Amino acid sequence: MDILQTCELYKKVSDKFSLKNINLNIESGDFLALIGKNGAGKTTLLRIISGLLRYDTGKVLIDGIPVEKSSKVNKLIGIVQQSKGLPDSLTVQEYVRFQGRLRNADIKVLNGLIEISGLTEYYNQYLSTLSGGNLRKLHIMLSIMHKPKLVIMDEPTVGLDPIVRRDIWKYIYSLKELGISAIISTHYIDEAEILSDKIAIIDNGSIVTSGTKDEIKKLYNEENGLEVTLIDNNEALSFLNEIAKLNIDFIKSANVFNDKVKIITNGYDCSYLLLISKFLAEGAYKVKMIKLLDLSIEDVLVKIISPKALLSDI
Ligand SMILES: Nc1ncnc2c1ncn2[C@@H]1O[C@H](COP(=O)(O)OP(=O)(O)OP(=O)(O)O)[C@@H](O)[C@H]1O
Repeated sequence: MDILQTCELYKKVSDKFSLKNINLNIESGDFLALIGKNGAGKTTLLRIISGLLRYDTGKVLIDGIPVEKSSKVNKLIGIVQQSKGLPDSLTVQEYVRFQGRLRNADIKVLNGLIEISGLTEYYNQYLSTLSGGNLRKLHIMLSIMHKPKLVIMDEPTVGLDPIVRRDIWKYIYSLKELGISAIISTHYIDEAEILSDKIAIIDNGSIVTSGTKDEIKKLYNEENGLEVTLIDNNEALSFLNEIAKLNIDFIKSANVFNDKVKIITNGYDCSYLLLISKFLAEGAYKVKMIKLLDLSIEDVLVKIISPKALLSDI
């Protein structure tokens, strides 16, 4: 069963920007990361899924229920708010209890959630004294007090240092054990790769591609192969000449640039790496590095955002 489904969703935001034909789904228990450049439409889409913004046409279903049915849907979703407008004069404990009462949360559940979040030691501290990372944790915790099935997070770690980001990732990932699904927008590709089961790339209001990391990489990876870096540029050239002579059937092409020999293969198989390594060893080549030519999700994102757009951003 999908916890989220959007079908042929359209939303005109301004004369210049619309969300167009958004078809997304999240299977129950999965995390989906939404990535795309500034202004691609991530926040607009998340606001629609949260029921905070109306759409023009299409469908948005949360656990099979149209998002407009707010009394039902509000119980199913948790929205991670940004840390604005907190009552500084309350302690974490006072605020959590107050929010808990508003949301009818069981006190035992609350205490359990506080423990998971790692905020126990700050329980008696004033909100004004919490660090950015702990405030983020507090907001995530508040979003799951009513035991939602889907949590919606817009850039949950923006502006945090790398150590704190990792700590928040651990916390977000632990929500999976509670059976919670999530949609997370982020500019950090590492965050998307680490946290999510699937990734959707949005560009100019449309979902350009979605799937698991491997599915996306496969779609956009036009070049399989290996890159061999040799210590000596001359050796790189002679290595290139030698492998050309061998006429190996899996090698589509090979070229040299300074100390690097790039070998493009027909698909990829581990045996290719073994064979090339053996050949390098037999020829006593001095190898600095052998690298598989593998696209990263960041490479895919850059490919999708047209080179024109990149140039105009500079
Ligand atoms: N209220 C509004 N009125 C007019 N245009 C808007 C409004 N809200 C958003 N937009 C425009 O819609 C487009 C998408 O904005 P959105 O905030 O959804 O993008 P985003 O992917 O979340 O960007 P970022 O990564 O910078 O947060 C942008 O061009 C933005 O300027």
